[in-house]
Amino acid sequence: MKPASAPVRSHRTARRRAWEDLQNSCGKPAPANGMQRKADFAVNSEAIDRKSQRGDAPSGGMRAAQRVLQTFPWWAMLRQFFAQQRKPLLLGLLLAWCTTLMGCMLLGLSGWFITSTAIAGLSTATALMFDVFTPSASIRLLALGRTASRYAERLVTHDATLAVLVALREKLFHGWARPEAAGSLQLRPARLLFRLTRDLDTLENLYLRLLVPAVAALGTAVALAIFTGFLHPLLGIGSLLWLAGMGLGIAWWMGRQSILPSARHAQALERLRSRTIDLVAGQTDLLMAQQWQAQRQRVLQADARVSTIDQTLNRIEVRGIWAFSLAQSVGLAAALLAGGWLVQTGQAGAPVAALLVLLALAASEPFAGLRRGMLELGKTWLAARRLAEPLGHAGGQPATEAVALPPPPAELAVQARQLQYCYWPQSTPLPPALHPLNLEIRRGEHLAIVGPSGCGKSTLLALLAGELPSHHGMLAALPAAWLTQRTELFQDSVRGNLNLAQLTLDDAALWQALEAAGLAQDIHQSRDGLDTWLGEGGLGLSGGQSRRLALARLFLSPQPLWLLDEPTEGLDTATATEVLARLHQQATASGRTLVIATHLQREAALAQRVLHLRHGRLTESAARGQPDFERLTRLLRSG
Ligand SMILES: Nc1ncnc2c1ncn2[C@@H]1O[C@H](COP(=O)(O)OP(=O)(O)OP(=O)(O)O)[C@@H](O)[C@H]1O
Repeated sequence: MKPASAPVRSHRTARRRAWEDLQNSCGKPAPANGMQRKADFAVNSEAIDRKSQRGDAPSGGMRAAQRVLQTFPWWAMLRQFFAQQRKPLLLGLLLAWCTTLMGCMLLGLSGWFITSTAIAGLSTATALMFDVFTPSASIRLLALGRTASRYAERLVTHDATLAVLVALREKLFHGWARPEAAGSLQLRPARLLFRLTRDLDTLENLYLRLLVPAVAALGTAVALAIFTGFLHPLLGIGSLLWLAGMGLGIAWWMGRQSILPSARHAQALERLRSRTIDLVAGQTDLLMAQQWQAQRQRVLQADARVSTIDQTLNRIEVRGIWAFSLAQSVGLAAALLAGGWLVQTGQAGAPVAALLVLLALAASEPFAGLRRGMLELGKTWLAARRLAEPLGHAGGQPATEAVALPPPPAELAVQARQLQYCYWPQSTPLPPALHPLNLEIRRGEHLAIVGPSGCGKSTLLALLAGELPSHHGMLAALPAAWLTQRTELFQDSVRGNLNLAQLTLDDAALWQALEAAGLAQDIHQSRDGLDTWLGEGGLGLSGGQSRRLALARLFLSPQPLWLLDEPTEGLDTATATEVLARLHQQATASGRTLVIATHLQREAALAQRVLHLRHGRLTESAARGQPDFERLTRLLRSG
């Protein structure tokens, strides 16, 4: 026979498993393979060694604290909050406590006042003697004070929280602007957007919906306990235990019940959002592949999942409200009994008993403020966990500073020694995208890099541009402008897109660049000329026109090294020939160094030297005039 505790245990096991699944799926690195574990271990032990050399090796206590910080990421996030806005956040806590305390005092004093006046009115002598002015003035003062304090609290807490979120958003963005981070996030743009917006906004729960109500409620409970302690020590201890136990207990129960569904709700919402983005962005392809309905179904499924979790959370909320009302009624009944006992034993009068009852009612109310924070605990946990690490690593430095390459010797534009690059150095046994290579490019030289698709041409350009950090070997290069394979144009005017190269350019310079890129005529013919507005990704221009606009931007760039990745791909032969002639003329006239990655003969024809890559290795190099130059360029596509 199964033991009676089996269902409970299996329920707990299921909950623990679900929790572990969630932890694994929310951005925690996948379980490391042997190589990665070794690499991680090496990195960690190196860090610890460095620390111990400095005499600050983490103690057992510190390690335990680090473990706690990883399990409860909100501590790390709260540290970030207080590092940004310590004083306003502390002031906000104080004001929140003052507001709830004044609310309690207002209710308690009103109860005392009404009861006292009623009793004083029983005889003319007491009625005449009774001082109505002091308590009524105090009540008015408390009412005004509470309103002012509430107003100030809202102002201070929200202002400070928004300021923290702005600072964190900027910090996070700078962290992502690092070349590697940006590259890996490009793989999941929906996630990037979601984290920049929703995850960061969710962090406000930490302070506004958890810390502020908890501090205000606990502070008020302590104040009430001190006050009732003067009436009778047992009353003080009892009220503190009851309020803290009841208020925090119900909040803890709600948090425990809702943390999983709430975190899943955030994940389901993220899924719904990315599926909807796919549906909208890829509608043409989906329709052509007759997958529109299937994708629609996937969106509906994600939506249904969100609704189901919403219902679960609603149920938890209703149960929480019910438990809280019940506990409040029990507390009220206990306060009534305690008041009656105080009156009966002559330790207090009826007005004090009324004050006690109303104080008990008012003091339990602030704990209700924790309800929303607890319902969204999982969401907050998820956001804190996902953002704690990138925010911890983000140095807040502009990306450009991180990628600046050292300058090469005077006569060179590029100097590389044993330069090597691997996209996933730790995680997989993939061969490097570039094996160690030595390279020197003279200033003003025009160089073509050729080789089969996937041989590492773009990777080399990315390294020269400083877009990828060179982990191994030495690389020095002049500042570079890079025309990538994918034309990046922005939702802006033609002028705005060109000004990206240099802000101070006048219209004449812009037209000259457009002319050089073979686009001036098309822009002249459009209604708004340079002010013609482009949609996302240059919408409104053809593929070839977009490419030429990007080329015009490159022509305006003041950088001495121009890197071009298949610059005339997608252009018709006549336009491409014209554009290349202009490119050659511009680069020669201004003494620019050109590095062109290409599959096309017409592009390689500009070069004075050609480099051949194969499987990430530099296999051949030939200067114009040498037979190998002709042989290597003949291998390329002719049109
Ligand atoms: N972001 C990335 N993450 C992982 N691997 C990548 C990434 N980009 C490129 N690679 C890999 O690196 C190798 C070199 O790619 P690269 O884009 O440099 O080739 P390429 O010569 O420019 O190709 P093509 O001529 O088709 O543009 C390829 O094996 C490719 O799969």
